[in-house]
Amino acid sequence: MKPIALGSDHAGFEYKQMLLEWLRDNGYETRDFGTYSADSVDYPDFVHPLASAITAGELERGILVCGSANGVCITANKHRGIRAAIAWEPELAELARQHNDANIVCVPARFVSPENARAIVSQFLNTAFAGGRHQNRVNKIDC
Ligand SMILES: O=C(CO)[C@H](O)[C@H](O)[C@H](O)COP(=O)(O)O
Repeated sequence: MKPIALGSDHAGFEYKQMLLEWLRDNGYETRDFGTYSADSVDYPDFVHPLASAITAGELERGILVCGSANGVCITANKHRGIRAAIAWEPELAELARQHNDANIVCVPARFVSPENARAIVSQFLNTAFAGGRHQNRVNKIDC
């Protein structure tokens, strides 16, 4: 698997740092797109470079974290070929992979525990796309 891309705004910074360390401890290569402190920032400044790296084929999977996950998800999905999904429990990450072939999971740091965030990311990284009827639907997403 290619390195996992991580990005956040200030609201997601601590969780991003925690996830980076946890992923590295578990043998994943990572690429950190920022932000790099808890100072207030604008999430699109970090989401657009990460999404562009995925659509360019440099990376395959991304993890984005902000307070509600809404801002990072909305921004990432502006990129053709990005399928970003918000998950606040592991089963949603599983379904986003199985049914939607999501390439980015968006974690709402202000609404999930660190333990749940790790479980969401683990599920996202370890679930395959189911294909079949879902492939037809995914093929119709981009317009
Ligand atoms: O984009 C968001 C909401 O749609 C994220 O939750 C942000 O992290 C949040 O808006 C940041 O809020 P703050 O009051 O500037 O910390």
